[in-house]
This record gives sequence, C-alpha cells and structure tokens, in this order.
Amino acid sequence: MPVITGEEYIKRIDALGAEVWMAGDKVKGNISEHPAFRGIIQSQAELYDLQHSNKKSMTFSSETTGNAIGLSYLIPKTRGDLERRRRMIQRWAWYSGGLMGRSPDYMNTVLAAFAASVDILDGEENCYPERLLHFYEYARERDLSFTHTFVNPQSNRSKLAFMEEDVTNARIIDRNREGLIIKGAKLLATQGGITDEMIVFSAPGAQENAHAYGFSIPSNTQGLKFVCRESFVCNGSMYDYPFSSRFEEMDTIVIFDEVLVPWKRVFLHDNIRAAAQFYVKGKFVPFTLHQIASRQIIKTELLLGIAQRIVDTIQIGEYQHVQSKIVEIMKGLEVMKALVLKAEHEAVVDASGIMVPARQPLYISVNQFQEMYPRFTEIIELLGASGMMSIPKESDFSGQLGKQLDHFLQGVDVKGTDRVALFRLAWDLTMSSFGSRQTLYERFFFGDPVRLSQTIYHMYENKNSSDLVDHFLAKKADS
Ligand SMILES: Cc1cc2nc3c(=O)[nH]c(=O)nc-3n(C[C@H](O)[C@H](O)[C@H](O)COP(=O)(O)OP(=O)(O)OC[C@H]3O[C@@H](n4cnc5c(N)ncnc54)[C@H](O)[C@@H]3O)c2cc1C
Repeated sequence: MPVITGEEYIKRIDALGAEVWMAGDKVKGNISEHPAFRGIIQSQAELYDLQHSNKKSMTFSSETTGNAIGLSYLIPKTRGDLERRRRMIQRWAWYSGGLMGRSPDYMNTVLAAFAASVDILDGEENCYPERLLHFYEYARERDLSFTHTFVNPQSNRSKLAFMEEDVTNARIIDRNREGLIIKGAKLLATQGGITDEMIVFSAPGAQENAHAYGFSIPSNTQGLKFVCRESFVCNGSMYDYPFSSRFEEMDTIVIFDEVLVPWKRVFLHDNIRAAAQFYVKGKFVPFTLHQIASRQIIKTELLLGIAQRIVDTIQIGEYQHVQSKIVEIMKGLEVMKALVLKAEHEAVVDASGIMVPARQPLYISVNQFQEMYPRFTEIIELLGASGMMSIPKESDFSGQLGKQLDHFLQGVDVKGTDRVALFRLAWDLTMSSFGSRQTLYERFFFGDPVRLSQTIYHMYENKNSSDLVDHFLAKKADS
C-alpha cells in the first residue's frame, strides 16, 4: 500500500476508537468530530494529502514492494538522502509553521532510526532485531502514524529515588506465552489516541529489568488509556484562533492497565544494558535531532516573519533596540541553518552503510533552541506591547462597532481588521494557552535542557582547543 490520503488517515483513526479520556469522560463516537481533536486531525490529514499529491519530492520507492513510501521513513545511505529528508520535513513543517512537533515525520524518523540501529541488539539477551526490522517494514508500507511515550512519571526525581520502590512507572509485571504484561504509567504522549500506534521505550537510566523494554502497540490495545489535559482549542473562527484552531496537538498521560504486548511487537525486554546502548549508541539521537532541527528552522522563520511584520505595521524599525531584537532572531535562524548543514556535511557512512549526520552540531542546535525559543517569543511580546492585547474578535469587527474598530486599530497602510489579524497570530503563537504550551514544548523538546547540555559537555570534541593550549605551554617551556 502506497502513502495514504488524509481521508484514509481519518477513517483509520476513527475506526480504531482508542480509549481517550477527557475531563472525566471517555471520548465517544468519531474522534475526528470531537471539538478538541477536529482541528489537529484535519491538519494531519492535510499533511498526508500534501505528501500523496507530491510523490515525486516527498516519497521514495520501497525496495521490497515498489510502493511509494513517505521520505520520512527513508534510511539515508547518501548525503543526498539526508538533504531529501530535510526538504521533505521542511515542506511539512512549512504547512504548520513548524507548530506540529509531532507531525508524522517525527515518529517515522524515530522508527527508521530504530530500524537502522538493529545491529546493536544483535546477539543481546531478550532482544529481537528481526522483529523490529519487520515492524519497520510493516509500518512504512502502511504509512502508519505514531505517538510515543518514553518518560517516567514525575513522582520522585531525586538522586536517591532508586532506593524507593517505583510504584508509578510502567513496568513489566509478567511474561507469558502471549507476550509481556505492562502495568503503570508514562508521560506524556502528544497526539495520544489519534495515531495508529504508540511506540514505548524505557527512558535511559532504567534501574530495574522490569523497566527496560521497547515495543509498539496499536492505540486501541485493550487496557491502554490516554488521559488528556484540558484542550487549548477555543471555540471561534480561524481569524480568532489562527493556530490553536488547527494545530493543538493535545498531550496525554498514558495508563497501562495490565496491557498485553504480543511478542511479535516486543523489540527488547528485561535488558537494561541493551536499552541504554540502543539509545546512546544507536541512530535515534542523530536521526531524530536532524528532523527536529529541520522543523525548528521553519518555526524560527515564522517567528521572524511575525516579528518583522509587527515592526513594519506599527513602523518601529527605525529604533536601534528594535533592529537588534530582530537581528537576534536572524542570528539564531542562520546559526541553526548552518548547524544542520554542518551535520549533513560531516555525516559519515557507518559500518552498516547508513549515512549518519554528525551529532555534535545537531545537539548544539536543539539545546540552543531550548533557550532561544522563549527569548524569541519574548521579543514578539516586547515589540507588540499593547497590540498583543488590542485584539478584538472577528465578531467585534462584524458587529456594530466594527467600522470604528477598523479605524482606531489601523496600522501603517493596513486597516484595523488586517492589523488585528497579524496581532492575533502573534498572540496565539506566544501568549494564548496554546502559545505558552508551545514554549514549554520547545523548552523540553528532546529532554531536559540542563541534562542535554551536560551531554554536550561530556561528548564535545575539543582536542583542537586542548592542543592549542599545549602549544602555548610548550612555547613557554622552550623559552
Ligand atoms: C508539551 C510537552 C509534550 C511532551 N510530549 C512528549 C511525548 O510525546 N512523548 C514523550 O515521551 N515525552 C513527552 N514530553 C516529555 C518530555 O520529554 C519531558 O518533559 C522532558 O524529557 C523532561 O522530563 P520531565 O518533564 O520529566 O522533567 P524532570 O526530569 O522531572 O525535570 C524537572 C526539573 O528538575 C530538574 N532535574 C530533574 N532531574 C534532574 C537531574 N538528574 N539532574 C539535573 N536536573 C534535574 C530538571 O532540570 C527540571 O528543571 C513532553 C513534554 C512536554 C512539556
């Protein structure tokens, strides 16, 4: 089966009928018609349509079936493959302004990275590389969509937490003829309940065998529950809520109520070392970071575009501090673009013939973005000032005071309705519930920024700087 259409995606998700809970009630009927999910499911469907109608640039031909497969499933073998992947990822990101952190390419990339790392599981106890490879092919040929959940509940993060019994984290409570039985919780699963499948992996650092696993299960597996946070979709038009009406992805807590994971879907279990090695030494990090950084470039372009448009609309571009704020975003954008190109340029073919982008520039780009993104949204607030709150709704403009509002809220060369449309974009991106969630999302994308920077500290290759110091120390010794 080649890449799917949006309609096929919606039909599949509705038919699944995953157990999704919201405000104490189970979501009933077609989830694609529920007000909290309608917008995001439609947006996701439009991504699939975009891919379906641009097969030449967005798909590749399956080596096993000849089917047209989404490029985000491609395991790159050449530098050209990496570039094709990036262009495809950015095309989808362009559609949402990079606001969909879980557009299907994210998890497709994760699965491709897992399949490209099976050598690490070879010969390891309780590891099944052939099942993982088979599942990758199964998923890509059906263009399956995924969510994932890796993180343990935030019950106790102290260094001595391992001394207490962990009674919350999803763990293996039984291994029987049919498969593993999983009980407990994980957080979060963005888009939980609106994807075909969910990939579950233990977070690095598992202390017990029962917490070391990797598997994928359909979203409607018996005993699997997705508990939603409050929805950030507001009732209103696209004018009023230009982003939240379309791209509110929803985050869910995942409860495993003694869920049976059939053996054919278990990729590893009860092996702490393999679970850690798979994460650290496999291609999960470089492939996934390449996808993330490519999307974040587009998101930064959106932020820059909105900030610049505010400047032009209220004519504040002559002030030096305004220019330097815009330049701050420009610098961030150019650095990220350069880092992604550097990662591609320094990519190397590994022993299994796979082209792996360089980790170091990608780690730095994504860790940098965790700091830059909140600053960029702050810049938009600082430039927009009261404009961020002078944002009547569409209904105000069509009401009795509409003409007056159009007049009083005008900008340079734009009438009130158009100026407010721009400021509503800015507000929904940075200050609405949806906007502030976006900021939290980017702060913690790919993990805690503090520990990510620790990783960079430990992995950074600084031989040149060290040699340079030696060079001068040696000079001193000579003299
Ligand atoms: C909007 C959103 C969507 C998400 N979606 C997903 C998803 O789809 N799938 C998924 O798997 N995950 C998802 N996550 C989870 C995300 O991966 C985590 O938020 C991230 O890894 C950080 O973990 P944590 O939230 O448990 O923070 P914690 O680890 O609990 O950290 C909380 C604070 O304590 C500090 N801290 C804790 N432990 C240490 C330590 N050992 N050393 C130093 N400081 C420490 C941290 O620096 C931080 O300040 C999502 C998160 C958000 C906010």
